[in-house]
Amino acid sequence: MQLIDDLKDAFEKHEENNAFFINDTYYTYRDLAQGVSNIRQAIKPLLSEKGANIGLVVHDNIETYASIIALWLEGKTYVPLHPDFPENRNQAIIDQAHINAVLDASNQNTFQNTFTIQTCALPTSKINLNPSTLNRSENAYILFTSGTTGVPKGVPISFRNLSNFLKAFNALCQVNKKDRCLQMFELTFDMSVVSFLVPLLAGACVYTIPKNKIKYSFIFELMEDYKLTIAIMVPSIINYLRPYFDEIHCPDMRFNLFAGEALYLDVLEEWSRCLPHAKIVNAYGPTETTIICTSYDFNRELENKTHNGIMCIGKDMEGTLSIVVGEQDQELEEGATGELCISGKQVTPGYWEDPEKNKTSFFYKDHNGENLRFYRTGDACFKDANGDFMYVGRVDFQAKIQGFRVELAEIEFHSKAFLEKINVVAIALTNQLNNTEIGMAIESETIPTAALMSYLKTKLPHYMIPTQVIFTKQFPLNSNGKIDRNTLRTLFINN
Ligand SMILES: Nc1ncnc2c1ncn2[C@@H]1O[C@H](COP(=O)(O)OP(=O)(O)OP(=O)(O)O)[C@@H](O)[C@H]1O
Repeated sequence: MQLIDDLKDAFEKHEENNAFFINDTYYTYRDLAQGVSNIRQAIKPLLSEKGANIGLVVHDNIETYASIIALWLEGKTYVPLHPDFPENRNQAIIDQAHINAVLDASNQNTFQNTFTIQTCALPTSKINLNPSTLNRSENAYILFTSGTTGVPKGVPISFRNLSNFLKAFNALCQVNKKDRCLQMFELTFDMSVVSFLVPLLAGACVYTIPKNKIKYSFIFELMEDYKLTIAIMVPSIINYLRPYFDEIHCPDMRFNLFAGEALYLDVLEEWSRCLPHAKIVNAYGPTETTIICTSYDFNRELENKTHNGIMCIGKDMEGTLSIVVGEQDQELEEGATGELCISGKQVTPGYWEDPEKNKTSFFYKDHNGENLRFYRTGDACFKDANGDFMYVGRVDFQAKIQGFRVELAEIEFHSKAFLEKINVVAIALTNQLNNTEIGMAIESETIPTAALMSYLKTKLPHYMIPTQVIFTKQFPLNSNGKIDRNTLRTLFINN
């Protein structure tokens, strides 16, 4: 398996280099390889006949990363479980994925059938990075996601998907052994995979954010103090860093990629001054298409493409083909908004044991003489004359109000223009009469609401004017670091 061979090569070639900086400690590639071997030795007898999917309780320690690689070498699929997730959620994942072995690199023993790995330093085994050849699973990982829709579903990503992603990513940025790379994501979120795997394949060093330090200012301290060169982020983070923009200066940063949610050009322009030498990329992709599959380069000199202030998501990466479809999955003309559907080598083999969902989420369609399998993203997009995709919003965020189709992003766009640096989120609410109305959450203690509404009335039709407003000092974020719209919605209901 190419990916495993490449990892093995990197470990051997860069054994003296630092692989990780975790909780103020550096670990070399040799330390990591030793840890991987020890964990393999410990789990090998326990894993036989335990099935392909192994639960992994994710912690911020070297043992957890070593466990991922040990599982891959043993031909297993890791399924991340989060120690802070509610017990019944983890249990539901264990049941759904038929997990009968859980690896926990800590002293906790939370789940049945948990193998506790205390440390990867003991006992010391001979370093062995040769993959076992028996019963290899097709899948590298299965992520159970529930971000915006709230319904957990298992997304298996195969080694083939991952290898194709890595190839495509290489065209955006070639990481090398001198790079120092930020890894700020929970291992339950697929952005973590690109953040640790790409550096490890290149012999670079991965800097993780200790969980108790998820103060946003710590990220830039890490960037500055350790002169990080590569950072992969979700856009919400720069909103949090905004108060510090004047203090942040990271001339060593050479590549900064955003993905996971809409990126607003105005904030990005300000942020870009903190990283004067970095290539900045806005990438897009659902978990189902392996992390990211389209990308757009931010241009410091020329005008950047936006729609309602949201950065363009650009063109397909290598191996991906995306189309915009309307009714009956007809491909739409340039400029027409419809649902973005994606085919190619990065598309998941299908949801884990969910034939019903697979039937609705994937379809076959002829395209230029080829019968291709497409994934329905649920994202409303259009393609411009230049072949770039523009992100409009979630299909399910397109509210129907008094029969009119309303784009919530448009309300947010005009509100942000009026409020300048204050963040807002528009939400479609169902009132007691079962009618839809617009709620607006504002990330501030207070603002002149009447003036905002008067301004919006000059920009938007009457049915798009918010009828409920709430203020919150800081928007809640989900465990992936994205704005948690579901929690914001409950604030309206409880208001
Ligand atoms: N660059 C981007 N611009 C705008 N939106 C983006 C961008 N990148 C990702 N997204 C949004 O994030 C979604 C993918 O996120 P992810 O796969 O983590 O799932 P989710 O929608 O947050 O949660 P879930 O599918 O579990 O409900 C995309 O479908 C899109 O809506």
